[in-house]
Amino acid sequence: MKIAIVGCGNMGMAFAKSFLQYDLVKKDNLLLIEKSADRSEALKNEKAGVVVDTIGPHIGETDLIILSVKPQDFNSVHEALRAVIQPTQIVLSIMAGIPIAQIQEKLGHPLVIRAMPNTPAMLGMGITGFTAAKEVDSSSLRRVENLINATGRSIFLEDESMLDAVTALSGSGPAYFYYVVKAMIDAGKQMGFDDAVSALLVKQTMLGAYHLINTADKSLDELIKAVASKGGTTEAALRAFESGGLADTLVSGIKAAQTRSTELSKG
Ligand SMILES: NC(=O)C1=CN([C@@H]2O[C@H](COP(=O)(O)OP(=O)(O)OC[C@H]3O[C@@H](n4cnc5c(N)ncnc54)[C@H](O)[C@@H]3O)[C@@H](O)[C@H]2O)C=CC1
Ligand SMILES: O=C(O)[C@@H]1CCC=N1
Repeated sequence: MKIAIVGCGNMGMAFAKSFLQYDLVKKDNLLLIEKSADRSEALKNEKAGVVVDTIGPHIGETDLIILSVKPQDFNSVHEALRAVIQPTQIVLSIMAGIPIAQIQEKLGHPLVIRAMPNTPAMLGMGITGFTAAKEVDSSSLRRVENLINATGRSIFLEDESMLDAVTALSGSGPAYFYYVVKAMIDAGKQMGFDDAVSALLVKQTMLGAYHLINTADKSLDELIKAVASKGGTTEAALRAFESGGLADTLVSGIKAAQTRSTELSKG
């Protein structure tokens, strides 16, 4: 299989490296199109694939074109791509917010799959929601699904509009987690720990608690109850969270991300 990646930043290279790791593509068959001179130079030094700075006819020789530029930069690539794209090529977009119909229209090309991964894809621990235009046949879809699964797990969604919710929940989700971890580490520092000790206490707590979610035969409410003794410390914290509306704030933040994802589709 020959693959082109347009926009080789965090996510483009997370995909590229996962494919290489599982030998799903050879470096000679991996075309990396990257506009930034610094980034291109770094990719050339890493010898991650064949690095070029602009879209040209060579892209037409690939089976799959992955669009991993920022949504705002799609405007700067679609014309060049439209001029060279071949009828049998599959396009996989991971750009937030841009609907399949818009990509099809700008490229004049029906075979579009749209996916929303997240940054743990860099470790092969991502989760990707994806959907496809009806014109994409099932064998092409399965081949792309196998590639996506090299970056972690995936879930196929019939309803494209749910990709905005995937973006808000798991696409942006790692940042919410880091935000909570950071606030907890700050609390530790305010109580007198230095950075390293506070970070160790918090990170190991998050790791252990995450594994309990997956292994303990308990609901999240039961897990909370197992920590929160009657009249104890956890209850005091949870009461303060409730009165500050923390859960509601998280829910409304996630819905704001969903709204922003739908706005991005309007350019
Ligand atoms: N960062 C994240 O957590 C996630 C990002 N996404 C989506 O992935 C896409 C990429 O995001 P990141 O990798 O974080 O951004 P990034 O900024 O790290 O990478 C984008 C790359 O595209 C390059 N680029 C821009 N215009 C170009 C052009 N005309 N030709 C070739 N290269 C060009 C930039 O130089 C940059 O290296 C975005 O559309 C975003 O919505 C999806 C899921 C998660
Ligand atoms: O913040 C963003 O727009 C992208 C999409 C999901 C994660 N990062």
